[in-house]
Amino acid sequence: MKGRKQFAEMFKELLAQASGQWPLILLAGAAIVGISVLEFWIPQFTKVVIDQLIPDRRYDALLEIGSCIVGAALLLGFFRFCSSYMMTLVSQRAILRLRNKLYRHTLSLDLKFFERNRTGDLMTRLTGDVNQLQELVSADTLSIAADFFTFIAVCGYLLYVDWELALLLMSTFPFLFYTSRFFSRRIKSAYRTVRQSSAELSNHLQDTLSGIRMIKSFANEHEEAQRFAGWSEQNRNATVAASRLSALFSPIIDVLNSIGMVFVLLFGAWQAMRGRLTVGDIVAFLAYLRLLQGPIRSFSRMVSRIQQSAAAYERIHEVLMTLPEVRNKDNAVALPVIQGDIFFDDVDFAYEANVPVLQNFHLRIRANQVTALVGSSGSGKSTVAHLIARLYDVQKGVIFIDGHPLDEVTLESLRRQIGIVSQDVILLNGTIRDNIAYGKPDASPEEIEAAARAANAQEFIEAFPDGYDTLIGERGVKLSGGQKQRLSIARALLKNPRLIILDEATAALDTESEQLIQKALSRLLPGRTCLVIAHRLSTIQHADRIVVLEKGQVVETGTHEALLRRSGRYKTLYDMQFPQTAVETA
Ligand SMILES: Nc1ncnc2c1ncn2[C@@H]1O[C@H](COP(=O)(O)OP(=O)(O)OP(=O)(O)O)[C@@H](O)[C@H]1O
Repeated sequence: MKGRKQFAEMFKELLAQASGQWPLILLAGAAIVGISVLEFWIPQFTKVVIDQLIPDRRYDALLEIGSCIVGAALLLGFFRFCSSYMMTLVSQRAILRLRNKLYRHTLSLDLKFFERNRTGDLMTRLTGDVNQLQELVSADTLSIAADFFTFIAVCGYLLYVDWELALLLMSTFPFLFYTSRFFSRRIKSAYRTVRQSSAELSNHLQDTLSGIRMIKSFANEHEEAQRFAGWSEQNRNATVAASRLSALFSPIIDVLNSIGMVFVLLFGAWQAMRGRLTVGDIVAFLAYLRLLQGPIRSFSRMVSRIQQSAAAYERIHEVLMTLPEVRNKDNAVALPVIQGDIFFDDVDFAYEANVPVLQNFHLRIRANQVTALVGSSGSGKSTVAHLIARLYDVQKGVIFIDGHPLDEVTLESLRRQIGIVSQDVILLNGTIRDNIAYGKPDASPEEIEAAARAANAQEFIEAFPDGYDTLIGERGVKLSGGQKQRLSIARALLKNPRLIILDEATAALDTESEQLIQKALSRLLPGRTCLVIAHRLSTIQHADRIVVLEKGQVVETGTHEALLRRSGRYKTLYDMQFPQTAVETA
């Protein structure tokens, strides 16, 4: 996105977010017009005092004109308050909408997007970058329009009073214009660097705070603190560089304004000496000059603000313009309640171009059966699970579920019928109850407790003083691995999905926990279609069908006994895990 188009996009987005608030914007606009009119008239009072009241010794009118000036100042204050307060209301609402839209859009993006972008960076886009735009929807912005009119009116008035002096004054304007342009380009690129380095800082914070256990176990606090200091310093340098440019901008504008002032004083004095201007005219001219400086100053402030916002908007726009590759087709239909018959028909899939994971892949998973996927690490087992939940789309071939091509049904209706229990249990901050009910927020307390009981989690939950209302910290840090696993089974039980995918669900547990979980699973699986991804072959011996994968290909299928008899890849894997049995059978 470049130059003007980018600004146009940014204002279009802000206008869209501010729509529906026109009454407030118009009221704020009216207050700003009031401010301009008053600002234009106040110097006239000074002129009247100097040129008329003083020479005519009009003592009687002094109080009157004094009251007028005080009244005008009060009104000015009132208008300023109204415009700024109303525009704060407008900007807060617009920003709230924009942030919600960005968040909703971010959540709708597919996993590939989250793999490409770092969490800290996305967080900065949702917080800092959106806040930056807030400054643009402000009374200052609205007053730019009013300032423009003040500017034109004052210029017209000055030309009318003394066109020579006015032209002399205006000769400084082209310098102002080009100086602004020169700075605006550099300021924008400087602020882009600031926003990027802020994002790097949050990336580092996000990575290290969420990985604090690992850092402590390696005693790497010092190294991390140093890395953080490095990023902080980069951020400081970028901010200082950007602020230096912004700070330089205003004084340069001031110098140009002072040159204008000198023109007025010297040329005005000369004109007054020749009797062409009154002293009142010169004083009014100087006051108007200050009034012209107001718009020019706010214009220069605005230039830097627009540039900062444009840099922030560029980052927001990038996310908003990203479309999820995995999304509902226009004619997608809701998947009816499934049995869970899945068929991979000649599927090719790769996460990265030219690194195929599955090629010409065929696999049938029968409804109401337990199918186990085994194979060495990296053979594509989890990938098969990801593709069934349509977390990624295949590049070739079709995956059918009960005869429906996956990409022709809506994602929501598909995923609602799938329950995934994996080794890496993610629990959200909140109570145990909230976490169990995550897939069914309207579940009754009885349903939640029944699910916990079936998942063998009842006992440890009730041992906590707050029971189901116990708060679990970020990612459930207060729970053991086995407890988290049982909560995730309770969560899956409550969701009551037709298809269950167990991805290495018990791999990291000790024997006792594993037994508790196996019991919980034995309650979860019957009557459903189940895909078990397992490293430990002991857990899948009773599966109805075992599928052995190697390098993205199905190399064997059958029951445990049939596969052992065949003495193929499964037998090799089995013998590696149970060498004792291998010796006995030899
Ligand atoms: N998100 C990803 N982006 C890029 N490549 C990936 C991604 N996830 C997996 N892969 C690659 O795809 C291949 C298959 O991975 P997959 O996770 O399906 O294997 P797996 O059989 O489940 O392995 P494991 O038993 O170790 O979990 C691997 O080579 C892996 O490096």
